[in-house]
Amino acid sequence: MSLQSELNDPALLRHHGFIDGAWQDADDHTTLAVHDPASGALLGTVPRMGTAETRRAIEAAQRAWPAWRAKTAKERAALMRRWFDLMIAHADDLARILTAEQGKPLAEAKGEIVYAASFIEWFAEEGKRVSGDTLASPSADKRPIVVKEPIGVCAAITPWNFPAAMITRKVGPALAAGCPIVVKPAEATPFSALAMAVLAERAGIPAGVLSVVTGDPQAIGAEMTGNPIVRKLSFTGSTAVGRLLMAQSAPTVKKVTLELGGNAPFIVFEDADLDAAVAGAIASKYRNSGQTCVCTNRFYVHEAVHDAFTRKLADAVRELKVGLGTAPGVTVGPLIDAAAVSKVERHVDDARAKGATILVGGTRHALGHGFFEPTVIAGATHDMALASEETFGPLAPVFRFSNDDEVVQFANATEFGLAAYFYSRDVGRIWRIADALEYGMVGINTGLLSNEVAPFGGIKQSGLGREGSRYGIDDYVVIKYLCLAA
Ligand SMILES: NC(=O)C1=CN([C@@H]2O[C@H](COP(=O)(O)OP(=O)(O)OC[C@H]3O[C@@H](n4cnc5c(N)ncnc54)[C@H](OP(=O)(O)O)[C@@H]3O)[C@@H](O)[C@H]2O)C=CC1
Ligand SMILES: O=C(O)CCCC(=O)O
Repeated sequence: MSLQSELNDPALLRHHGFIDGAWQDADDHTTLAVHDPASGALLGTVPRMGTAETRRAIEAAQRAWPAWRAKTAKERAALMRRWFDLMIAHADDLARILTAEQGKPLAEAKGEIVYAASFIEWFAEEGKRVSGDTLASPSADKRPIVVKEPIGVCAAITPWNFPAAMITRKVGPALAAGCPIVVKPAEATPFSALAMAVLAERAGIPAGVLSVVTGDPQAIGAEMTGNPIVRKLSFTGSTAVGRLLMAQSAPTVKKVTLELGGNAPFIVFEDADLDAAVAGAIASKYRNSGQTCVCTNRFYVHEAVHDAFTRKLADAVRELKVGLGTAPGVTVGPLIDAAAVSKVERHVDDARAKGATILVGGTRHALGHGFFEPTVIAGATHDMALASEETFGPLAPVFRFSNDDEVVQFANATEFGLAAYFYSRDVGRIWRIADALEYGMVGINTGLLSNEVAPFGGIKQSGLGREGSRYGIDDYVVIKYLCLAA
């Protein structure tokens, strides 16, 4: 059965890019194939667009900008609210498309659609609260006034691990602030982006305000970063590509928001509620088969509870059900592609060769293709590749520690600084450790910290800026100072 025939609204599955309110092919009519990561089956194609199409989308955004910024925040919010309502009304179809191209279990995909829609709703409201200031004047004859204005045409480059939410977390604040935006989705997962664009069009978002350009990452990225019309670039993805885009944005001095890689530690202190810590560990590590930049990469467990925690974690991991995202009860789907599977395998092999013990999993799953067994290994050490590289897969390495100072040092010994987690019931320790961890986000007695009201983002080489929350709109406005003389 084709994906289209499974949808209540087959028109949501589009095979064209969306530029200036029109569904378009690539100029040279070339296409990119999109595959189901669970089976490798061809799902369909999208246009392989490049420089010229991206430039047209940017120029359309520039034309659309004056009318879009001239609307009141309330008028923009009404259109965005309609878009949000349509996303919720079509959540089942959007989730089905997402699972087909990304692999995550259907329930998790539906969760992502609701999460994605929440950014549209949240920022529609938040746009109404972008306010300036009147400052106290140092002289009697002048009134200093601060106004906030939309930054202008924005561009977004997004990853395959959250094909819906990483788009709305950027598009939501842009539209709310009064900025048009051009989006390049990951080539593995363009259909979710295009389906959301269908709904944005139906909601009445004007032509040019939101365009989706699919295709060649280098060409599209070069145009988005090089074109002086674009005033802001927002990127989620690997640190290597983030660095490159930041450098490419330098000649035109664009504002950049970067959500990059992580290497999240998850610390279990000796006073932790171990069952709660195991539940948090499962949520944090195996969500999206471990393919989330805030997924735990390293477990540090105090020696007094190490054996008990590790046993409970291994037992819980044995209960996970691996399979097709569409199969009932499945909790762990496939990884995105063969390279992702090879990376997990390399980390496991390297750890085994350096003395780690495989407690559960450790091999490719019998289902083949993108599937890897959820894995727990004990005896992890800092010379293993998994200690410094983001595995981005279902591998939980457990390290042992003996005191607070030591574990903070281990946790912070990385160039990344996105998310960290710890479990403790001691209030004094909670404050001390929360202060000491060099991370942008810290989950305390929880393994899940993302939602639309939270400022999502990292420090160090995990990125710049914050997305979501009331702070998330700041990157899409500029401050103008007016000096009014009497
Ligand atoms: N922070 C996060 O959420 C994510 C982190 N990662 C990390 O990165 C690793 C590699 O994943 P990968 O998908 O390769 O991540 P990338 O950083 O390569 O991909 C993210 C986005 O950037 C695009 N892109 C890639 N190269 C360029 C370029 N030169 N110019 C402009 N855009 C570009 C991709 O396009 P296209 O898909 O078309 O290649 C995609 O849209 C993962 O294993 C993980 O460790 C990955 C994804 C998300
Ligand atoms: O950057 C990512 O990996 C996606 C973030 C997922 C989340 O919002 O929790």
